[in-house]
Amino acid sequence: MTQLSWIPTIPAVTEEARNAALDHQNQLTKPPGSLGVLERLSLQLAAATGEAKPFFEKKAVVVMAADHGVVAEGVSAFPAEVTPQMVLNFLHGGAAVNVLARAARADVFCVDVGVNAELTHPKLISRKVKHGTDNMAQGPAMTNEEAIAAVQAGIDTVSELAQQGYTMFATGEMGIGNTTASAAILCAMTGITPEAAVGRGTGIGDEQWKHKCNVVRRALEVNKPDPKDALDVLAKIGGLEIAGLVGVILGAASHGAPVVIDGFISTAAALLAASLAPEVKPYLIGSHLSEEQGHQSLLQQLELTAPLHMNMRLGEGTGAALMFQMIDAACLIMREMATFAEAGVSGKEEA
Ligand SMILES: Cc1cc2ncn([C@H]3O[C@H](COP(=O)(O)O)[C@@H](O)[C@H]3O)c2cc1C
Ligand SMILES: O=C(O)c1cccnc1
Repeated sequence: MTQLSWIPTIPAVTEEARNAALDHQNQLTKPPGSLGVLERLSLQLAAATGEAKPFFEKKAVVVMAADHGVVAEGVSAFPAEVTPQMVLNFLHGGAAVNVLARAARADVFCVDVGVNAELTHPKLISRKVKHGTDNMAQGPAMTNEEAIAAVQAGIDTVSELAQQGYTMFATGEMGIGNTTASAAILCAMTGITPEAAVGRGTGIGDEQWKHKCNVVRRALEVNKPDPKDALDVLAKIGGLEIAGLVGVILGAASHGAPVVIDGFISTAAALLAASLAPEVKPYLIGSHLSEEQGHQSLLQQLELTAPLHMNMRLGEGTGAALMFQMIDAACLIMREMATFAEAGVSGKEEA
């Protein structure tokens, strides 16, 4: 397949840096492999950055916000007004993701890529493509051009942040109705049933869950998205913030920056990004396993592991922000731990 012109070029990761990191890791005062996920992370971060012992001083959680026409079908436990209300909460620093980002010494940036309200705030990044998607249960959520414009909003946001010195990114989102769109993407890309893909989102009961499954089924029947064409899937049954996240992921990888993937919605975006540009895969870092049904299937599809099992199901980038602390830990181990030679500790006996 020829590279589509709106998809940025993504550099290959460097095996030399991974090998240098492994050499150093093998000299540290611990049995090989004993730091588990932290060791695996260090090697991945070295390969992505080209540095054996990177450290990420400036980390950004990019929260993409947009509304969903499919909310008219009654698929969420909360009303659509919550989307703009939560955007203001992010900008004032009061949402869960703001707190968890502060704990990780990271900054939160909120992008309006399609909120169905007029929002102005000095800290808001306004890149609105349209006032929410159309109802995917009746027709396409958006046109290919709108989807590409929303992807571009994500790419441009990350480029600006990279210019400001950010070298590590996390995906976050806000959009009432977006677990419905994400479940539809999972069904379209893998062929699993709505009953296996649809979760409880903001906390719907059994009857509303059955209805949500039927809405996803209808969206798939009406739109017939082509699983071999991720842009077709994104435009017909996706969301503007999901498209924005596809852009964040492509943009981060194009700058050689690792990107930490949050929960169900973010992983749906990652699946589409990896389908559009498989070269992004080595830059993706899984974070937590969401309670949302379907998240495990998405992770499996991407061969991503989610080390944090926190029973969370919020989105916003909360799981990814927590993962930043594990990444800092992995980096500091490589920089600060003594080697066997430095500490005068005997190495492993030869067999
Ligand atoms: C107050 C509040 C804060 C949130 N922060 C993230 N979400 C999460 O819930 C929404 C998806 O669930 P559904 O598909 O059921 O609407 C998304 O906005 C997601 O980020 C929130 C939801 C609410 C109500
Ligand atoms: O895993 C997520 O991202 C998620 C789950 C439920 C509701 N909102 C987000």
